[in-house]
Amino acid sequence: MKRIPESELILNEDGSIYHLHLLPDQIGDLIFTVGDPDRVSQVSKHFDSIDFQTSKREFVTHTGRIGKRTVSAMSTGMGTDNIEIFMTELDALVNIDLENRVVKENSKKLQIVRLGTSGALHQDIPIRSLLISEKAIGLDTLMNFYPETGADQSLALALRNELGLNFSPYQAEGSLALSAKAGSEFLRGITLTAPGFYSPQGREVRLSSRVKNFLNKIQAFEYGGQRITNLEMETAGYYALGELLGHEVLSVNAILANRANGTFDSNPAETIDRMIVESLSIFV
Ligand SMILES: O=P(O)(O)O[C@H]1O[C@H](CO)[C@@H](O)[C@H]1O
Ligand SMILES: O=c1cc[nH]c(=O)[nH]1
Repeated sequence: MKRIPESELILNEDGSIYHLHLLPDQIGDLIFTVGDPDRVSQVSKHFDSIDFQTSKREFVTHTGRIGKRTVSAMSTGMGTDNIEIFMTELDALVNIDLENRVVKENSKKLQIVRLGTSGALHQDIPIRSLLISEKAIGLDTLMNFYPETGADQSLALALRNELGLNFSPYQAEGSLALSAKAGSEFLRGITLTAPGFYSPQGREVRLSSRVKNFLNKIQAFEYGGQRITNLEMETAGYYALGELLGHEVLSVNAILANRANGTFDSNPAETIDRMIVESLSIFV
């Protein structure tokens, strides 16, 4: 077994993993993730008990119980660069023998459900709706550094051609097993994961977009009867790394913005809370 050196997998003095600041027995095998550290307590307030809490940087963890199940609520901050750290360290907690610094023989599968916010691209996806990402396309370059996944890339390739991009977006899929648990209270869609909130999502505040008519183009994009439904900043990274590491991942989006009619939810806290309550009842 190859020993992973101290410089490659970093542990803190107390043996916890570097950024997440966690030991293996401090997480459940069902993890609800949020971008905003303040949203962790909005999830964990619904637990029957909170038995452990820690935080480091933007990574806040609350672990407790709902019925007999040990569950965690964790924040990741924004963007797929954070998701790379989060997924790698979370996976190391269950699949690496941290004492001996070797990969364990039998790998463990985690269930990870993102409870995030998002903007819809079309008029028929109203603000305050809840949307499950069946697939995601990443506009970031993260997955150029990892092995290829097995996911079909035809949609990502068609989008690259449509936008005239000089880099390759990547396509990845959510967990069918988790998705099958949810009913018609959730819309389903294809999510575009952007490496930013403003220009990479077609917003022009003071600077204009290098890709002419970017927003119009992604709204009009269609391939094989499929369209992009919504924009956010993490899902494609979660799905691609989830597949490579062998975890089940699903991204649930509270639609706060509607880019087709220029509206934003006047009560985002209520929409986010409804997403949390519905998701806990379905996935636990
Ligand atoms: O609300 P969260 O979960 O952070 O998700 C969305 O909101 C952030 C941008 O405001 C990005 O992280 C995006 O993915
Ligand atoms: O439009 C939006 C709303 C929330 N989060 C995003 O990334 N985009």
